[in-house]
Amino acid sequence: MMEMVLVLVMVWLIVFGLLGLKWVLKRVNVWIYESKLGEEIQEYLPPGDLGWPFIGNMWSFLRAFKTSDPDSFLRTYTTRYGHNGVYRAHMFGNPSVIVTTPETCRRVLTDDDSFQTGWPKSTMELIGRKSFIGISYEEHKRLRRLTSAPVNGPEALSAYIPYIEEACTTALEKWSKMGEIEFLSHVRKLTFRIIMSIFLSTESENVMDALEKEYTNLNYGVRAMAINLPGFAYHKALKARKKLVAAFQSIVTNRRNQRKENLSSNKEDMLDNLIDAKDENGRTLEDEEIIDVMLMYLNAGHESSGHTIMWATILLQEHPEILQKAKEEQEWIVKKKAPGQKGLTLKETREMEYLSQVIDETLRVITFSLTAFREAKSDVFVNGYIIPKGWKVLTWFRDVHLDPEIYPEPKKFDPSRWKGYTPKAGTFLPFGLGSRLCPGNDLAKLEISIFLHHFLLKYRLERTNPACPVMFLPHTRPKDNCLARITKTTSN
Ligand code: HEM
Repeated sequence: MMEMVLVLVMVWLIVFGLLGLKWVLKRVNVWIYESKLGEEIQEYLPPGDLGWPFIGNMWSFLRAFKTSDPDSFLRTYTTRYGHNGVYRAHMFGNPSVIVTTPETCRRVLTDDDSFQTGWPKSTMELIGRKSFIGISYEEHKRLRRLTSAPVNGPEALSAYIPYIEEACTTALEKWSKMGEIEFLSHVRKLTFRIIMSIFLSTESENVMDALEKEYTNLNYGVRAMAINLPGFAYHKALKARKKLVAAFQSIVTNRRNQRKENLSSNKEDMLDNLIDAKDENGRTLEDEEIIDVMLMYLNAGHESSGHTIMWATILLQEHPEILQKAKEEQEWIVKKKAPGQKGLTLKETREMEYLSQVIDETLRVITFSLTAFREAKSDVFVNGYIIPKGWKVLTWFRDVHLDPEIYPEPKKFDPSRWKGYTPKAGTFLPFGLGSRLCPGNDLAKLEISIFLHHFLLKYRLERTNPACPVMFLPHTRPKDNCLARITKTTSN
């Protein structure tokens, strides 16, 4: 009897102890981050909680994004707190507010007086302190001005078309002879080749393959927990950054030497632009600055377009009637070419109305950039709640794009929803908004259009595992990287 009582007491103590421990642990982040805010601010904090010490809410985020239902992460907030569109959480090592509606995302992305860029420190270590995500407002404005037109201006885009076409047709032809391939890995190499040519006029196969591999490792670390220990993705990513920096340093040093000896080619690329850039006081950029800007551009400029090309191809192939309509449009583009005209023109790519709807729908359904990061510069009221100074803000694009109120049957791939439809402000954000709107958006659409033009005219995709599960981190992709064969539909 006595023993029974003792066991019961022990069990009771253990249960009580565990509950007490949970109660204490759940309050650690509250004590650290919320108690110092003052009562008035605390009263207006958005609903939510700051999770566990150190990991915050990352465990729920990673768990949800490792299932087939990543949206279950935010659903727990909407179920518990309603559709306020503003929730507090502890994400990527910081007290944060997640905003999920067109209005709140738009407000955060366009209000530069109240918000600045706010990528987690771990991301900054990987992408670079001197890249766009680490520099001052003024410096960012200057470097954007300097780099935007040579990437995205109509003149530049027209000049890139022959190279992009050549790269796409050569790649498709080569893949069609290779049997089964990892389609995503090959498309990434293709988009990397294109961005390398724009930035560095380089085409060395070996250099490109080696750099692209390091970028893959870098990106796995960007959305992972920042644990710098062997075996963890972040540790591997830091090592990849070191290798990339060393490779770019030798490229910059070589170019400077070639320029000194007048040995560089006549063709100006982005590296020349960056070396030549001077501010109003005549200050030029140091190697470290050039390297971080290039490292960022080359990363942003190939991962996203590579994934989008893959998804657009998969989605077209999965919807024969949409594929047929897109193909007919491309045949029409070819048919109306002037005699003797070989390549595509910028005007023709802008006449691909249906293809543009296919691409927009792909960007919406897949939402390559799940979220952007900002930081509140002061205590800011959004939707009736306060975002405290210094807290991060995550604009959750995925939720906006999959909102059934905005896009009925949101998971359905339906390019025709874009016919004659102009999205309301903040409802379509694949490229972000405001002063940090993607500076490569037109280039990306151009690359994707040119690839699909040639794909639709001559090829088809046969996936090895069409029902392969999808992974959502670091970016949405089939687990097998889209194992497939590219085959010809015509013999010419
Ligand atoms: C489908 C393709 C692409 C998608 C979905 C995409 C998406 C985005 C998004 C959402 C942002 C905004 C991030 C923020 O607000 O913090 C962004 C920024 C950026 N993108 Fe893209 N992008 C694509 C292609 C490209 C290409 C081709 C380039 C390079 C030529 C590029 C270069 C950049 C750069 C440098 C930034 C940082 C801008 C800044 O901070 O001012 N992107 N991109």
